[in-house]
Amino acid sequence: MPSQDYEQDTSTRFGPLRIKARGRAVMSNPTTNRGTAFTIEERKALGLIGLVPSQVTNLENQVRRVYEQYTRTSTRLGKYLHLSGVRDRNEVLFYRLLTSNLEEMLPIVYTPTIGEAIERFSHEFSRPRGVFLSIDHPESMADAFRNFGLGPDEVDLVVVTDSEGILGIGDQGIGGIQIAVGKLSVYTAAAGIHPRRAIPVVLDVGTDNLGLLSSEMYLGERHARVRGEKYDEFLDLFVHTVREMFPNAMLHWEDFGTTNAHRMLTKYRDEICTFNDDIQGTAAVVLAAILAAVDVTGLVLDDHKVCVFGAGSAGVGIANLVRDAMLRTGASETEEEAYSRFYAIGINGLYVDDQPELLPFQRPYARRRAEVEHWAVADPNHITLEDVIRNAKPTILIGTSTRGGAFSRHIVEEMASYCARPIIFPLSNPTSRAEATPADLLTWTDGRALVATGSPFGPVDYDGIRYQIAQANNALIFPGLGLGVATCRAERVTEGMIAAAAEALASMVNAYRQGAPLLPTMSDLRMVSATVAVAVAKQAEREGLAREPLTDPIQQIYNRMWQPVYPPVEAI
Ligand SMILES: NC(=O)c1ccc[n+]([C@@H]2O[C@H](COP(=O)([O-])OP(=O)(O)OC[C@H]3O[C@@H](n4cnc5c(N)ncnc54)[C@H](O)[C@@H]3O)[C@@H](O)[C@H]2O)c1
Ligand SMILES: O=C(O)C[C@H](O)C(=O)O
Ligand SMILES: [Mg+2]
Repeated sequence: MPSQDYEQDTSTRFGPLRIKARGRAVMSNPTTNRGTAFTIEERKALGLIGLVPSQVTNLENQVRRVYEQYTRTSTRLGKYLHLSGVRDRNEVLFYRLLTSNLEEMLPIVYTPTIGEAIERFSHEFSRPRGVFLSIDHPESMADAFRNFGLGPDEVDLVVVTDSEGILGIGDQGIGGIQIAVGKLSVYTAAAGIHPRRAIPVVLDVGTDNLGLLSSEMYLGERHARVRGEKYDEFLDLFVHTVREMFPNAMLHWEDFGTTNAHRMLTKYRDEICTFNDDIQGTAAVVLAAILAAVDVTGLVLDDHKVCVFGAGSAGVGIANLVRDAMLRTGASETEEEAYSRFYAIGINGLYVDDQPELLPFQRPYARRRAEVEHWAVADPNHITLEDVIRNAKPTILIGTSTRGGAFSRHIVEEMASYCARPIIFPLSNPTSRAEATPADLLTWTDGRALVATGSPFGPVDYDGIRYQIAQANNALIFPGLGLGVATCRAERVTEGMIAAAAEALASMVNAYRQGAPLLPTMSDLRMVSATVAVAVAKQAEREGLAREPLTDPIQQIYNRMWQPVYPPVEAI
């Protein structure tokens, strides 16, 4: 983090690091520290002689050493803590290790291990990272950001959560800071967003998690979650403080609860440059996977009916983007026709228009009671997923319900009985929440299911074919989106930009071969993110929202991507 120890212009990729500190202070700051990789000249200039072992190494050698330590750590949480330790010591080394082993380490610094790190936050706490804002002290908000130390032109991104809907594990109180930290690791590793041009934030509005409230270790405010007017005022103060203090930053919302996620996005999307990852990022990645799968089915989007099981923030976000695609491609002529292709299910069953509990953003997906009256169901007041499958025969089944194992053998076999290539995406995270495993889905459908998941799953061997499982995680979208927005300094994030991101991702897929994944793999994340970034920036410019002209988009995007290498050092 910024300090009195050094100066660096972070707006260019390899700006020299001008170090003011001397001696041990150099090594206790993860930005200035490079351990044994300091050359003899640098050691002399920075007062490090005698403070490091004699051998001068280099970044590759350091990566080998920390990788060896990493592989010796046996638990996933242990690996997470090991990597956090590396990050706290040496920023470049951490990102070099991560980018060189992205596919292997993403499941550690991000989904699914991040879920464990969040749950264990108050127990494993060591060095805090990010900004903690308490609803009990709104007067301290601007101070908190000032203490973080970045100036108005030095921030591209603010990632914020209020922790109410962390992955599929619900209210995690103050521990939610780790999802913001995790998303930022992915922004940097995948899209080269400068690690010091982003701020992770948790809004500590209390928690309804009684386990946390009754734990003596818990580090957040000890009261129930604040809601209503006071919550809205706090959020308003937050949005306006960010806008004033960091006018160029994109505000990324993560893992808010269902009642607030869509509401906040609707409230602020036309006012500031903002994006909700669970709603829009997820929708873009899932649309890309659906388009790839639809191609494989040999049908057109028009021929499909979609069942969204768990139609909350992510589920309705996906439905909205697929609905728009249906309208754009002419699959549906009217909005009403497009809506009629969806069956949305929540905790109380299929959405029907006489259910008072539906939120405004869910209501357009409610079926008319008259329409489902003749269905054969056990309880008309709770029409289950099984009822929907049997009566409506959807061909695409999306799971964003947080309910692990909900796609049972019976349900999947029923779907496979009327549909040659059922498209089934169990998207809930972390792994334990996935609605089904790919191995089960492929076995139950005799290899016919077209599958994508939210958490990473290894390949499945079935009947002599190896099936690569696409990870339909918003990580394929948000880093590129953020990079595109930062490069052209977009004023807003529009639906057009989200659709452009989805199309760019879809264009990178060829899923015709049996067993091929429906999306690019995470090992291609840097290339994917750069491609998404170019598409997003071009779309922003097309919509007149780019404040920075795009003269040479590919070069501009590439120039912007920070690389984990030691920058030239000057002792000042
Ligand atoms: N793959 C991805 O990139 C991605 C992105 C966002 C969210 N997700 C996952 O999707 C899940 C939901 O996230 P969200 O942000 O939309 O949460 P949310 O709370 O807004 O939505 C969950 C919805 O599921 C419904 N639900 C809960 N239990 C159910 C049950 N037993 N039967 C039917 N419906 C049920 C709820 O009523 C709610 O509408 C989480 O597990 C999250 O990890 C995945
Ligand atoms: O964080 C993820 O892995 C994806 C998504 O944002 C989620 O909430 O599950
Ligand atoms: Mg999320």
